[in-house]
Amino acid sequence: MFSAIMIDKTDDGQAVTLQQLDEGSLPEGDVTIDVAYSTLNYKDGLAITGSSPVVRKFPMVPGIDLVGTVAESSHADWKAGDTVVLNGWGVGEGHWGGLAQKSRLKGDWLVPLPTAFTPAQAMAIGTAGYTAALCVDALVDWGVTPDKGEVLVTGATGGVGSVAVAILKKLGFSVAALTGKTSEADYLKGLGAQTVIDRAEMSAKGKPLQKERWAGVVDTAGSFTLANACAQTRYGGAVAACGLAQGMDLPATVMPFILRGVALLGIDSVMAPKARRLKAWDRLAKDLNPTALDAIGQTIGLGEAIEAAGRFMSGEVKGRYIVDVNA
Ligand SMILES: CCC(=O)SCCNC(=O)CCNC(=O)[C@H](O)C(C)(C)COP(=O)(O)OP(=O)(O)OC[C@H]1O[C@@H](n2cnc3c(N)ncnc32)[C@H](O)[C@@H]1OP(=O)(O)O
Ligand SMILES: NC(=O)c1ccc[n+]([C@@H]2O[C@H](COP(=O)([O-])OP(=O)(O)OC[C@H]3O[C@@H](n4cnc5c(N)ncnc54)[C@H](O)[C@@H]3O)[C@@H](O)[C@H]2O)c1
Repeated sequence: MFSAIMIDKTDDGQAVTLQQLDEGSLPEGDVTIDVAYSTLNYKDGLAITGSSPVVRKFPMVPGIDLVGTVAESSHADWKAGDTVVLNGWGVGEGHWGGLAQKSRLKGDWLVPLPTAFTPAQAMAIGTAGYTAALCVDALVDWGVTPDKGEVLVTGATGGVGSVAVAILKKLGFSVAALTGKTSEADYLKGLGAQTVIDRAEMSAKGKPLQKERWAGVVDTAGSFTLANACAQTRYGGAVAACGLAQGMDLPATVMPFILRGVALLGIDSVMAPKARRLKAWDRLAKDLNPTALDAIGQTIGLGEAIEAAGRFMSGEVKGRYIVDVNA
């Protein structure tokens, strides 16, 4: 038997409980994993609270990330004892996820734990941090360099935002952090932000083109914040859009794209091919100081994860939750 969080469909929505499950109930897969840690991401908040149709099949064990030890494998790349990391691939949405002591899934979805990180640190990073690395990769590949000007990170105290600030600082960028929690200015400056900006400055409808400010942007908010970020991006700059914390709408005009050659770079972590994942994890190993993770991550037990997931929906989360599934 093992413990797992389970989302069941009910007549009036869904019920989320901590349950004891039999190993025989695990889904199909060629690798069985003893999970050590999982995490909570905004998406797990959506799934566990039922705020958005993230879960595509019931009953569902949520959790889009996990790290653990291979218990059994018939996959050529993995053997018992390997330490592996899983991010995305629809796990926690259509296939049972990481908020459990056991998991069975496809070996093709796994990457090795980078030697730079402990299992807990890998989950302090999680999908949020790996997505931050994908965003930075996209900006760098577009040609955004520190000499071209400041880079803006929106939703900066969140999981994606915190890791993006830390990586960009390490790469030599001057980072502006947009946040609704200006009381967390010291946290953001500790991670490497040069300037802290109140979210209110960018959260309402703005003009189609605004004063050029940013060489690049990592946006986790969507909606008006993303529209304003595009309108403030400098000639030839780029905006990596990965989130919808403000909203999934995009109330923008084409002006930044056709008059300033601004690029809107879409970032998806879930189905990203393996080569891009490995590159992002390499960047994290090289360009994210593991001590930054001490400031970013806090550990909770599996039983605490259900309540903590609700905090994402009110925007009150700072940094990352690491879930110790055996605590
Ligand atoms: C870590 C990544 C993140 O944090 S991403 C942020 C969290 N994700 C979300 O909030 C998305 C939740 N989903 C939704 O709100 C809805 O499914 C949206 C996308 C608005 C579409 O709704 P609706 O118009 O009712 O149609 P539908 O659900 O039947 O889907 C239409 C087609 O789109 C597809 N789709 C759905 N969800 C996903 C997904 N997550 N990834 C990729 N594709 C998706 C559906 O399969 C469907 O396509 P098809 O008809 O099956 O070919
Ligand atoms: N595209 C992908 O593959 C991918 C991967 C990871 C996360 N995401 C998305 O990125 C976003 C951030 O994820 P996270 O795990 O860091 O979540 P998080 O909750 O840790 O961070 C979200 C941040 O946005 C802030 N915020 C809330 N409401 C806002 C508003 N109205 N305007 C501006 N900021 C607001 C919050 O205060 C918080 O700092 C989410 O929308 C998530 O779905 C997408």
